[in-house]
Formats: sequence, structure tokens, C-alpha cells
Amino acid sequence: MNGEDAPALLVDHVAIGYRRRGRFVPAVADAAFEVRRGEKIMLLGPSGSGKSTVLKAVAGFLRPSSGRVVVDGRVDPGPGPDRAVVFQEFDQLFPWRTVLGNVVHALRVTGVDRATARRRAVEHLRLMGLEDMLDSHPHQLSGGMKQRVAIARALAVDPLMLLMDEPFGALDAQTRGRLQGELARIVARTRSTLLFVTHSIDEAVLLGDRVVVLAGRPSHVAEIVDVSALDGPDAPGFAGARHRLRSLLAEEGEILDGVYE
Ligand SMILES: Nc1ncnc2c1ncn2[C@@H]1O[C@H](COP(=O)(O)OP(=O)(O)OP(=O)(O)O)[C@@H](O)[C@H]1O
Repeated sequence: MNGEDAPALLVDHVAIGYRRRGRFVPAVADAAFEVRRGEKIMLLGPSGSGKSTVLKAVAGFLRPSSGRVVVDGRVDPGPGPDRAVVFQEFDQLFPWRTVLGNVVHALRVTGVDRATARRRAVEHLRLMGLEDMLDSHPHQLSGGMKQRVAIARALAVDPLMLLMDEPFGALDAQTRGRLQGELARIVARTRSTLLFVTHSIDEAVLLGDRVVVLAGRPSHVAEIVDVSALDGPDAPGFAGARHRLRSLLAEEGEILDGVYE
């Protein structure tokens, strides 16, 4: 496969572990899936099933102990601006830079000239509803606003792929719902390719085209559920997909009360 036909990402039977007190402890035994350009893939699984570990391998922060991560045809590439990462934590921004400065900086380090960087930064901050906050510093923002800036910064560099690790996990339910809706709208408009880690079945169904369910310890892919036709809770098939994902997590003993839904 070449060019546009090649998947943006191939996770090719990847195993990954950590060294703990001198011992190698496997975390992921076999992760296998691909992400096509423009596709939104959700990684769902119980706590400790290796969702973040897989995302970090895709970001190039961890190397698989076996298998391959192939990004746009490149095998096991290190970290790069082609994969923009947004984490759950609110401290991803440079505290000494303004909102605008944070986004401009991300563009400048990829070699974009100052005027273009400023124009693109303003455009993406506006897209995230932050046009009135350009000169604010991160400490002046709410958690939801900080996550908006982090998302604007990630989108502004126009990455091959957006990697998100529970970006809304630390927000209150109302803010989370609002940001999920905004992200769904924006990634549909920008046709972004998305790999998104979540605990939440509803988030997975709302934002995803396909949901990769991780199970076991060390984990493997239990099932890949196609949710691309389900635009919202009223779509036919929504309840069925939700039920299927619930039962996959329940098989894993995930305490559903502990999962935000
Ligand atoms: N830096 C690390 N050193 C050692 N073990 C780690 C490290 N990071 C993760 N692990 C272990 O790897 C396994 C998978 O962790 P990971 O964070 O990828 O799971 P997760 O599905 O993202 O969990 P959660 O939903 O709770 O964030 C866990 O057993 C965890 O304890």
C-alpha cells in the first residue's frame, strides 16, 4: 500500500512491558489494529489494560518489545510533530506563555514563520471559542479552558494524527459533555485522524468510528466495534453498541459505577 491508501497508523501485534524492580513486567501482550486517514479510533478498556501504554508507543515515547508501530509507513518512529498529544492533566501548557504564545510556540518549533504562526494560532483558538483569552496566562484559566488551549495547539500544527489520553477525564460532567460535543464537531470539520483513550462507553460511541476494546493482563484486543453509523443516542444501533461495549467491560470485571458514562 502506498500514499493515501496506506493507513495513517498500523499497530502490528505490539507487546510492551515495563521494568519494575529489575524485572520485566508485560503490560500489553498483543495490540493489533489500524487507523485509516480521517478515522476516529477509540481505545476503551478497564483501568490498567494498557490504553495509555499503547498510546505512548504510538507517540514514540515507548518502544514495543515485539511487533511494530508503523506511522505513515515509518516503523517505530520516535516522537514527532506529526503526532500531537493531548493528556488529561491541566499542566500541559507553558505557564509563562500566554494562551496565544503557547500555540504560536508550537507552530514556530515546527518551522512556521512568525506571521503565519500567529494567524493559524488565532484561527484555531477562535475555533475553540477562546478568542477573548488570547492574552491570558494558563493560571487564569479554568481546567476546561486549559484543555481547549491544548486541543487548539494540537490541531494548529495540522498533525497526521491527534493522540488524546482521556483529555476530558479530569473535568466535571457538564464541561466534559460540552467539550466532547465541540471536539466531535471540530474533528469532523477538519477531518482529523484521531486515536483517543477513554474509560467511558458513551464517549467512545459519541466520538469514535471504531472502538478497540482492550482486555486482560497483559492485555490483547478483545474486539473492535464499529460505531461509525451512530451519530447520537437516537441513532438505531446506539443502544446495541453501548450494550455490547458494556458487556465486554463487565466481562473484564470493570466496576461500571467507577466508569464515567
Ligand atoms: N511507568 C510505568 N512503570 C511501570 N509500570 C507501568 C508504568 N506505566 C504503566 N504501568 C503498568 O502498565 C499497566 C498498564 O497501564 P496503563 O496506564 O497503560 O493502563 P490504562 O488502561 O491506561 O489505565 P488507566 O485507565 O487506569 O489510565 C498497568 O499495570 C500499570 O501499572
